[in-house]
Amino acid sequence: MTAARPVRVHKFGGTSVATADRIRRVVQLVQAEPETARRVVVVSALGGVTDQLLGCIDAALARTGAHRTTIEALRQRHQEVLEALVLPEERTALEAQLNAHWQALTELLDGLYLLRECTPRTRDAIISFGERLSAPLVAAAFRAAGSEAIALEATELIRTDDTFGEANVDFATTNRLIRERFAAIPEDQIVVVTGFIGSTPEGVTTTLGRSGSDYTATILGAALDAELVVIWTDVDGVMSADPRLVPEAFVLPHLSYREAAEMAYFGAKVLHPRTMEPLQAKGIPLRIRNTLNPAAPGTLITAEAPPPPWYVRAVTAIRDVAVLMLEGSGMLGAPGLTGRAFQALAEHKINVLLVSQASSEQSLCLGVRAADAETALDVLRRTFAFELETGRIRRIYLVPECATVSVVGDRMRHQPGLAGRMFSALGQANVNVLAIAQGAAETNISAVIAQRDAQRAVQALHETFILRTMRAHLFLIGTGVIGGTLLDMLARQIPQLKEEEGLELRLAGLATAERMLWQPAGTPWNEARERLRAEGEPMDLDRLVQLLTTERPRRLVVVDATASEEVARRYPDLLMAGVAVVTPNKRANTLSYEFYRRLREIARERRVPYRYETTVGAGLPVIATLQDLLLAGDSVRRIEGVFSGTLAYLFNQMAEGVPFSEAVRAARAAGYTEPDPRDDLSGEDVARKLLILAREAGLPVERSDVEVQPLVPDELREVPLEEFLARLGEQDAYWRERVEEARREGRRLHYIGRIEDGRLAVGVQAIGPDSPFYNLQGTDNLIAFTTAYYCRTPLVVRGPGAGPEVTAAGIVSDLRRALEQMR
Ligand SMILES: NC(=O)c1ccc[n+]([C@@H]2O[C@H](COP(=O)([O-])OP(=O)(O)OC[C@H]3O[C@@H](n4cnc5c(N)ncnc54)[C@H](O)[C@@H]3O)[C@@H](O)[C@H]2O)c1
Ligand SMILES: N[C@@H](CCO)C(=O)O
Repeated sequence: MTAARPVRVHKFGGTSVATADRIRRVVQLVQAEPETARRVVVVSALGGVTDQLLGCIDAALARTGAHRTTIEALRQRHQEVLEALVLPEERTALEAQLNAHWQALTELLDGLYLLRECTPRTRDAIISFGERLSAPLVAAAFRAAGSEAIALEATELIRTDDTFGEANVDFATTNRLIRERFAAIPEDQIVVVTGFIGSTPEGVTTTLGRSGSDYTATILGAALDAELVVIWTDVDGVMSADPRLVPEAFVLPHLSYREAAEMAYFGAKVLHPRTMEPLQAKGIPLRIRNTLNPAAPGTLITAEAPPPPWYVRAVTAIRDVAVLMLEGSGMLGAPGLTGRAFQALAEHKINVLLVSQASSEQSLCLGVRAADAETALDVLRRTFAFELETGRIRRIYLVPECATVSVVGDRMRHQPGLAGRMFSALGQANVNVLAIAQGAAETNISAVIAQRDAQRAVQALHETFILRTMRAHLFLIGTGVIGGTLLDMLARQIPQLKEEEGLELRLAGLATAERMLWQPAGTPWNEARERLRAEGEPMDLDRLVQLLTTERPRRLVVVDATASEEVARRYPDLLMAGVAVVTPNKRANTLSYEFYRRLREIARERRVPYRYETTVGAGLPVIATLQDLLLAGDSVRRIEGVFSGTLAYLFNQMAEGVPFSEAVRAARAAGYTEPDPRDDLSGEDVARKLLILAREAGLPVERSDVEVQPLVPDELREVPLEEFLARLGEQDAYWRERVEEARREGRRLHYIGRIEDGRLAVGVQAIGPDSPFYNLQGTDNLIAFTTAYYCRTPLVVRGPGAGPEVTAAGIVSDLRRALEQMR
């Protein structure tokens, strides 16, 4: 006795067998499969036929007479296919077989026409003809192409109950019938089986409901212990998300049965969850393949699938959902209430997609299809009329135009933090969540959101969980020395960030004091300034803040590279709207202490990044160092330092004999000074830095608490900038003398700030060689923290404290940290 051949079941849907050409293709595809396997082919009706048969039923009931015309058109279509495909010697017999079907069909429809009534049983009988007509044609096409093939009607194989329209399979009998029938057929014969249909023990035809032909294929596969069931379709496989919503979605090579079922439940039109059931017990694999691209491997579905890189396999969405809300304190501890709601909806054949109930039991939230929403509302209001009247249920209402989004994956089980990632990704995408549901199986988490947010939500989740990339947006205010350098630096880094770290940072626009450009979809980094000039509109800060806060793209960071108080005052609006702020601008943190406190509070409460490391020491980690000390439980005793790159440079240059006015001009040309260099020379810039550090260290101090010794006399500080610069030479002699005087005493001048015992002071000091500040060079800052832990030797941060590159680099570092927080 030879060993039984392994069985492969191939299922082709209506579009795959819509025309003679397509049927030929089906024949080729199956013939290309290994002949060592027994080949079973399940077919649907020719594309569109089932719907036309349903149309015939309606036409007959409405007595339009159109059913006859449609039947004739269908007959002709099948006849054309027959003539194109079938061997001449088989034609007469096959025509006779099909004619018997057409006659039976016409009689049934005429009967409806007369009776004006169609029972579910008659409906099943009528629509079963689609498959009963297609299978013999496909089998004949195989024979014409040289393969041995026969057609079988599944009515003799699949035994069901009499739930017409969606009959339940009696697997014990069905398996026996299939095995017996196939045992009588030579194994090298291709067997073409009608999909979708079965019959009751009395021999009455039934149908298996939606995706019934897929089900037929898996029922046959299981009964015959198949090695594989192939569902041929017109897509390359199951995708990681709906490609219409997510262009980056890709075909998933491997899924588990459970994942495929979850995806089907949650909106992906993959396979009906029921389809996998017959295969599961035996672990028979199922593969989805594309008839139009048979070389593609498709998607393999098995009991276990190799895990995805990061827990989640796919993201799905159901659109056109409505949410029914039942609210009221009387719902607490009323056990039957939820049951009654479901029962009432079920009686009206309303399917509940999602359920969520807070443990306070004060509200129940049910997701239903939008088409069912009004009926569902009416049903619930009638069901709970008494409770509504007595106030046990306060109100029942509808939230229309919703969608559900879900993440699906077997590996999601027992993974703490996944739900958190999901909701923070939605939050970052500015998507509000109306309701949440997660089954105890933990293989999917769903959220109900507004329909208009669906695409944004699915993209955000796909990006977070599947692509593991991150798209973020930057809006730059200020394109001067620092902003301009930052733009150039980022333009260079962007390709690498994307390639190596999966970070796609887009420039959503930029603004200066004169113009603004809002391009949330992204503007090219290296053309940004030109675009601003060419396409920008006049700067309007109110409008800009409005755009940034209400129309913000996902993960938006505003970099404020101005020195403007007006801009700084808008940070609360930005942070409140979830827009991160990264800034080298010292203004915000040096307005009133109350303002500073509020900014930090909003940032903390909203969990939105607010970063300003470059406001002290430019790119040096000064604020981070202080924050780390405090985090470690340290307490600050003294902070002392040279905090100005410009002034360090100035004194170093003067020590070399360069006149004061010339050194200031050189500092300005090198981009060390503030936009208004009077801020440096008045000591104001250092006073601000000291104020920021004092506040960071916990002191609720104001600007007026800082004692400041200016470098230029009051009368010079008051004059316009041009005049100020022109008259700087007037100070040269004074400073030459002071530098000389210090040198004679073996000392050097530096501008030093100090916080100690709650006192803040900045001013010029003559320091000796024993001071750590004595050897500072160029624009070097040196900040020494004397603390409880660092009391004998202070912790020192030293390095260039001003300049476009170091500052821009510090901003990039803050930006990256902010984006990390926004993942
Ligand atoms: N130069 C440094 O080494 C250094 C170091 C740390 C911090 N910073 C800070 O960087 C910031 C920028 O300095 P810069 O030298 O690049 O200044 P800049 O004068 O070269 O450029 C300022 C930019 O801000 C824009 N701007 C001004 N007011 C505005 C408003 N109200 N609305 C919109 N845009 C406005 C201007 O049009 C310009 O594009 C300052 O706050 C400065 O303190 C500079
Ligand atoms: N003007 C500032 C820039 C850095 O904040 C300085 O010279 O230190």
